This record gives sequence, structure tokens and C-alpha cells, in this order.
Amino acid sequence: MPDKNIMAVPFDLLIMGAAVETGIINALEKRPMTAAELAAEITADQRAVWTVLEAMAALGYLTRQDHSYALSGDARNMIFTPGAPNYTGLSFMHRYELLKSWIHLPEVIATGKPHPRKRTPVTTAYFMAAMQEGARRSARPMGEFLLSGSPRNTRVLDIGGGPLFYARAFTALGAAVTVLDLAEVVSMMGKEAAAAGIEMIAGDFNVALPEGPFDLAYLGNINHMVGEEENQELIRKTAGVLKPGGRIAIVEFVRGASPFAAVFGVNMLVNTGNGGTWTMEQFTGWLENSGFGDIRLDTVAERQVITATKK
Ligand SMILES: C[S@@+](CC[C@H](N)C(=O)[O-])C[C@H]1O[C@@H](n2cnc3c(N)ncnc32)[C@H](O)[C@@H]1O
Repeated sequence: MPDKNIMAVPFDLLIMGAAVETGIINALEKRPMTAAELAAEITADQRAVWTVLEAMAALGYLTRQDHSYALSGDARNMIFTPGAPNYTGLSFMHRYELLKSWIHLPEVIATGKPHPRKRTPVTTAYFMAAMQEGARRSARPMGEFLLSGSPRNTRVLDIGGGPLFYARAFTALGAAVTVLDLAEVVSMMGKEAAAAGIEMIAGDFNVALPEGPFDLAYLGNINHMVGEEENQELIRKTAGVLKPGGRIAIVEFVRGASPFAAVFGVNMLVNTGNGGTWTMEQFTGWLENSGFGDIRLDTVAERQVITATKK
């Protein structure tokens, strides 16, 4: 149903995004400051800083005593206290970065060409935080769904698993996990992976996959990043690194089955050259062409997961 909130501007996100981007949040994390002190610290305009600080206080992110502003307890927990009930870290910054590309949707509609956001180590860290936030509740149930009854040291290949949440869940359930992700992500997450006993390999899934043979290949939210041909090729390559009887698990917004898939398709239209969201018929065709059978679609922790077995 059309929603009257369609006209609402995401003020919180815009203000908090700018506060992180300009250094306001980092500065106030260290100590309370007046608008003048903060403007000097981050080399900014004092009137602008004051106006934004007042808005942040009105929204509950800051407290004000005399003329000094401090992060509120809720904001500190939200951004800096892993384990707090309202903790999100900086995952909201990924949505803030997305706004910068989505605003170009009219040009994308006119030209059919994407307007991807700029990638830097900082935006990659925001992306990782957003993926981890998304996986927080679903990783364990997904692991249990896929690995229940599997022997210890079941070999799992997690393709595009750089945020490590699923890899950690699989490892905790006794699996031996190899993660493939891009070099920039491996350099960011490699140490964490090694400490958790997870093998991490830098590479491009469009080029090659780590040699198997694996018992389970996990493809979590990666099929939407590439086009139909690349998907067929990726699933074919996945079959090649699985043992006979090995399984593939694809977590995706399945077009036609997930109400969000069509909207997420626009995200891929804006951000990728030929990515999109795909129907169950498309996945079934790619899987059957690659020698998979016993294809099924389940919902686990509100995520759709397609599983199939290599014949
Ligand atoms: C949308 S995230 C999904 C993360 C995780 N699998 C999940 O389900 O939450 C996509 C992941 O694939 C990685 N990735 C993107 N393109 C890749 C490529 N060509 N080869 C390997 N990894 C890639 C990204 O760096 C990112 O970690």
C-alpha cells in the first residue's frame, strides 16, 4: 500500500550521517564541547555546527549542559558499545552512503547506467558494519538450518563472506570454513578471521573459486550483485568445487517470493552494471544446468534460502 510517510525526509539519517562524516561524533566521543570548541576542532562554521548540535540534542543524540554538548547515553550505546541492546555501530552510515547514489536515480532511469557510490576503505568499513548488523540475528539459525546433523569439520566455502558473521556461526557449529572475498576486504578482516580459525582467501568469484572439494558452499547475498550470465557461471563454478552430494545454499531476496526483492532490485540498478534480483525460476534453471537437484526454497530467520544438492 502507498504510505503517507513517503514524503518524510530521513532527517535523523542525514544529520547523523553528516555528523559522522564531518568528525562531530568522533570529537564528542572524546569529551563534551561547546559549539565554538567543536567548530575549531573540526575546522567548521560555528553557526552551522551549533544548529546541527541543537538538532541532535532535540533528537536525543546529545545532551546539553550550559553551553556544552555531550553524546547521550543512548547515542553512545548505539554507536560505541557492542552488546548494548540498541547497538548498531556505524552500520547506518552505509544507508547514508546509499542515499548519495540513489539521488541519481532519475539519471539512471534515463541512461540505464549505474551511479555507484564511491568506494574507499572508510565506505567499505561502513558496508561491512551494515552487513554484520543484518547478519546479527540470522547467522546462528541459518548455520543450524544448514549444518544440523553434519559431522565435525564439514568443509564450508563462504563466497563473499568477508563480514565473517556467517563464517563465525558455521565455525561455532564445528565446520571448517574458508571465506572468499575481495582483496580489500581480506586486508581489513584477515586478522579477525585468522583469530577465529577461519581461512580467508582473496579473490574474485567471477574469476575463480578456491579449490575444494567442499561439503557446503554458502552464497549469502551475492547473486544480486551480478547479471544472469555471471550467475549461471558462478553456480557452475560452485558445482565444480563441491563433493558429489555436496550442497549449495543461496540466501537472496527472491523476486516474486520476497516482497522486498523488487525494491532491492532498484538498489542494484543504481549501484551495479547488471545486478538485480532474480526469480526462483531463474535460480532453478541455473542450478539444474549446473548439475544440482533436490532444489528447495525455505525461510530461515526471515531470510529466504535456496538449497540444492550436487548430483
Ligand atoms: C552483500 S555482501 C554479503 C555479505 C555476507 N555474505 C552476507 O550475507 O551478509 C557481498 C560480499 O561479497 C563480496 N564481494 C563482492 N564482489 C565480489 C567478488 N567479485 N568476489 C568475491 N567477493 C565479492 C563483498 O566484498 C561483500 O563482502
